[in-house]
Amino acid sequence: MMWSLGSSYKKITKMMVKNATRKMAVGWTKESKRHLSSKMTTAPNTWKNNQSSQILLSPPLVSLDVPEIWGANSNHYDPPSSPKISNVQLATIIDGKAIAEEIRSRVASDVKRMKAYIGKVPGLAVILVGQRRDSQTYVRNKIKACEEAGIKSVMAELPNCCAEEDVMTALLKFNEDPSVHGILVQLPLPEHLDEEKILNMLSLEKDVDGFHPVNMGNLSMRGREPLFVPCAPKGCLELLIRSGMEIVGKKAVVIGRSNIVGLPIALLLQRHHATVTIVHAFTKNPEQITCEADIIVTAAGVPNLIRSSWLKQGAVVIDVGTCPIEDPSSEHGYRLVGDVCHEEALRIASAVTPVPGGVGPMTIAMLLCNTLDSAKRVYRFD
Ligand SMILES: Nc1nc(=O)c2c([nH]1)NC[C@@H]1CN(c3ccc(C(=O)N[C@@H](CCC(=O)O)C(=O)O)cc3)C=[N+]21
Repeated sequence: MMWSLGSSYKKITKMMVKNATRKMAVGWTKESKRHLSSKMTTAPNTWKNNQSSQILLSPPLVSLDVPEIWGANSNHYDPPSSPKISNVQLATIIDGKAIAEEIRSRVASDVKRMKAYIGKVPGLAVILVGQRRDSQTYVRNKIKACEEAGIKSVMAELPNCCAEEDVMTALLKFNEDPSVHGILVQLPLPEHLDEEKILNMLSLEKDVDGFHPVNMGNLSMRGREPLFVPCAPKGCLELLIRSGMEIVGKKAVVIGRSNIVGLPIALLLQRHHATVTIVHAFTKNPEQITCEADIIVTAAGVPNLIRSSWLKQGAVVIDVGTCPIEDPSSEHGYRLVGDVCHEEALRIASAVTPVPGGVGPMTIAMLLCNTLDSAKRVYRFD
């Protein structure tokens, strides 16, 4: 079998089938079971060998695709959620830092194994344009993480005032370099540079950020497997799965619709069979919509946007907001805050991710996984 099933994924598919039996018309289950098992052995189209499945619990997406057969009666009635009482039991804090560390050490041992067997290591190239302090910190952290995992890293640092051709030249050089398996263009780029044009030039096979429109398109379409799934969304899914959160059939609200977080996380949750609503700056009554969600993933970049009145009792809250706030007393002159009022969420939610120490470290761990996967694919190494 191409993809070895982890026990958690078995649990998920079993659960999908169980839910289907409960909710859907007769005949669906048998069909979907057959479909699921055939999908598990043949993942057509695109990225067949999801190598990092040996490290991650997230399954290949095509393996989740089941026939879309609606139940005869889809007028399910959801009983109103329980009233908000102040909860003595505080939410679990999902320790993204610890989970990321575990994943990174597994990547490191795979890199070692690769080096020992074929004498090659994965390589990541980073293009950083300009002097943004937060971008410099992120890039520094990514390169340090590569070093620790034994992944070779190269960096092109360009001045804020550089021309588009300078970025293109660096990009094309990395596209051609066989020792580079992943390329990352740190975003945001300075205003005068055309992000679309630059990302379109990135080799599809090296797009470890998953931002190329073809990878994003494949993520959005059933029956297709993108070569790479964007790192922050992939990290969110991995956190949800590892904290035992059921996703199939749940109401998920994604706050924010950016290309790099909001949009891909919504697509990914949908591929995992959640019912997804996207809330954005033009949404009327965002609080009313969000407070019905079982799963909330927020990436608005607005500190303290999510207060207790936005949350359903027992919801799982994943905070992707990373807003740098001036703070002369901290090491780099700023500190990061999330979108969620953490103290309030702790009293209502069943699980929350902290900022820092939640999704951020997972983003870096997923970047290493994607780079490792890319090198494994090039060298046909398992
Ligand atoms: N092409 C591209 N790819 C990205 O993946 C990308 C990007 N551009 N632009 C900016 C955002 C942001 N991002 C983060 C990565 C790590 C942390 C992270 O490790 N945060 C630590 C704290 C870091 C600190 O203390 O400064 C934490 O949350 O615990 C945060 C944010 C990646 N991004």
